[in-house]
Amino acid sequence: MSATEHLNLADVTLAYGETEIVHNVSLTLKHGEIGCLLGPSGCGKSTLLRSIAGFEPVKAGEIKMLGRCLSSQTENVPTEKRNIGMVFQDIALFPHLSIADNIAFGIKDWAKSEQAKRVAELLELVGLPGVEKRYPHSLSGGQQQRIALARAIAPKPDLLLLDEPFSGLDANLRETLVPEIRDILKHESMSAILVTHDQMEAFAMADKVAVMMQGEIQQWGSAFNIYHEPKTRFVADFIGLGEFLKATIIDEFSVDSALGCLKGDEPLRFPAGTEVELLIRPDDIQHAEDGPLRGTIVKKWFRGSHYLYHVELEHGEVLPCITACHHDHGVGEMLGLSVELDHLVVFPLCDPETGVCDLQEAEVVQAQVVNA
Ligand SMILES: Nc1ncnc2c1ncn2[C@@H]1O[C@H](COP(=O)(O)OP(=O)(O)OP(=O)(O)O)[C@@H](O)[C@H]1O
Repeated sequence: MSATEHLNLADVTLAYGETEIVHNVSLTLKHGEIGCLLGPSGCGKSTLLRSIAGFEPVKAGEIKMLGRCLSSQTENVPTEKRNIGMVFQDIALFPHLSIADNIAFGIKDWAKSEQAKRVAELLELVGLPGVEKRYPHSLSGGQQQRIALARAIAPKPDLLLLDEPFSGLDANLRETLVPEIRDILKHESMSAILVTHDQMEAFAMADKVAVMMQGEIQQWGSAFNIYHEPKTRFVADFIGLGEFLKATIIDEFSVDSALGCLKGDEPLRFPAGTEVELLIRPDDIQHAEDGPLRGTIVKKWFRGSHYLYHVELEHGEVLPCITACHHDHGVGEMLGLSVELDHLVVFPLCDPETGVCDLQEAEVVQAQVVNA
């Protein structure tokens, strides 16, 4: 175990009966890091989380925390002996207990004075000082979720597992609560794993994100890496608001597309002439009146601080483009565009008949625009 390695999953395979749900998943979380399992419904996120909690035995592989084996084919440490805290979507505070008693539930064996001190400290931390004597029903949903968090971290567990803890809350509340919860966990140096299908939540909360599909981790990396350097087409498609633009490899460094010639500073491994798809993120295309490209707005979405436009170029290619919200243009208007691409992300073309892509075939290099 390396000095900073906290949680380690090695080739974990999980099954319900004969049906394998999670296949050969490996990941490592460092101490104090927040990881996130992100993926579409049914991809196995909760099953994987439940196995870390000790509710599901592993079919193969190993789960280790702080160097100790928690699960393997021959070992299954019971949940209550794992020193893991949990917060679920269903807040499930004890309605008949005061807030103080709820928070102190897992530390009843502490001295009374220590319990009271920890409860007060946590209430301060979650921004609800002084509510010790109140009951759960007198708090809002967001406040209750903060108390559920305080209850889970009161005993200072080695790991906190959060299964869709924000999904029952409205969007505005989520937006403010998620970074607050991250700050609280960081303050406590708490290692944690969050399950969510909401990428904005994952980005706001996690140091590392695992993008899962059909029981496999497609990519485990920082939000930045996953967004800008997706390793598979699924990740590129699932994350962000990307569009795929048809392109042709010119030589080992260059790709030609409706944006012109884009040159990377690392060699591409496709031969010249290969038809590929180039990933374009909305932030890669900027509105610039006298920019080198022009296109017609075909769709537009108001996103509060900005507009997202879909702009159609002369030959029908559609590009996403984000502008500040004072640049309010109508559908049908022409927009000048410039290309601000940092990363050249190229995929082999999907099979036009089956639509199937080779998921492992992404080619990601740092790009430099030389002609657009
Ligand atoms: N107890 C169970 N017995 C049999 N199959 C199950 C059981 N629990 C879950 N599954 C199946 O395992 C697969 C993965 O489920 P899981 O809940 O882990 O997915 P998820 O990614 O967390 O989905 P969601 O985001 O919808 O909660 C699904 O096909 C589900 O139907």
